[in-house]
Amino acid sequence: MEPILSNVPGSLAWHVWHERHPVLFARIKEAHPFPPEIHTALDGLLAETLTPPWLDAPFLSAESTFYRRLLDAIGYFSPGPWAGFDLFAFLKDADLASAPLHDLPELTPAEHLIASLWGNQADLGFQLGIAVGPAAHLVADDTDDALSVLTGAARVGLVADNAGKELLADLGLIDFLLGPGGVGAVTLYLKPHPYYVSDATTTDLVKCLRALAGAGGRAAGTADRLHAAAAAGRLLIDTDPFFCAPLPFHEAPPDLFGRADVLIFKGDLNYRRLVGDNHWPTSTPFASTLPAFDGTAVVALRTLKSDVLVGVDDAVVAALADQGDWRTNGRYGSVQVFIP
Ligand SMILES: O=P(O)(O)OC[C@@]1(O)O[C@H](CO)[C@@H](O)[C@@H]1O
Repeated sequence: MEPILSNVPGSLAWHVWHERHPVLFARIKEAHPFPPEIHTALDGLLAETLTPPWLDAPFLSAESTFYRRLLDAIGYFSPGPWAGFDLFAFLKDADLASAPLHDLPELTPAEHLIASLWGNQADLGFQLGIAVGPAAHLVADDTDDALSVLTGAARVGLVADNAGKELLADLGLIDFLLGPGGVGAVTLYLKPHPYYVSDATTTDLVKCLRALAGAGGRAAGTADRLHAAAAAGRLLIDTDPFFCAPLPFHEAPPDLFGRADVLIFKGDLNYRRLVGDNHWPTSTPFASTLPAFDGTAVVALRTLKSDVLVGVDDAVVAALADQGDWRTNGRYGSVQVFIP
């Protein structure tokens, strides 16, 4: 199957390099007191990525490599004042600060799942280029299967996406899963370093837990239970370098996910890595695109923000034909499940 490249003017991938990244660079430069060398390195990286080797490469690997090079440009991995500095923290922190955590309503299991899905609209890289509209509907809805496979599992893994509001909703889902009669343990897979603007790191997790605790009420209860679950070895955190690798999950090390019964993949990039960032016909069965996870069930929760899409009925696609950019505008979502 042909991979998605970035060399087609008008495509989402083309838009990311030519329109989203210049806005991102301007905001990063404006937000930090960088020395001239870092400004020069950033300008050089932006110019370089608008040339053919980058645009002709598969979008998935090129974009992931770009985020690594962005960290290199500020000296993230070298000794110095910017070593280990999260250049996206100012955006992630503002998103977290705007989360409405007071008087949280009690959610049903299905509402926890759907909140985690639509939390994925809170992707700050995406919002740099396009206004996010109201959630409209799901193009594939395996919610019932997702709940039944999740509530019957002993060990669940959640491959997180964005920090802030999305991670807060994910923590609500994890708190529900670990609740009375629920799963034995959940592993939360986070990024080992800043990535794709708003992807969640361990620092972002701690910030979310502090925000929940500080909000009191139901939010603080969630924070308390998750702290207790971590202390009891029932909430585990993993930041394997593979989560920032420019590769699909088909090329993951065999032991990446340990012995999970169910893996939840959050968001658009994880979906691209899960099914392969290819020009799939939309009717391609979801199960046929997945890596072999050796008996593990898969739940993919995603808002549609890039071209790749599988497992959707032709009638659904036909009904959306007059919606223009429905596959990339973030207003549509999917819950897709594979049960081995
Ligand atoms: O994984 P997420 O946060 O849901 O989305 C990441 C994203 O904004 O970045 C890529 C383009 O830059 C696309 O995969 C998608 O639109």
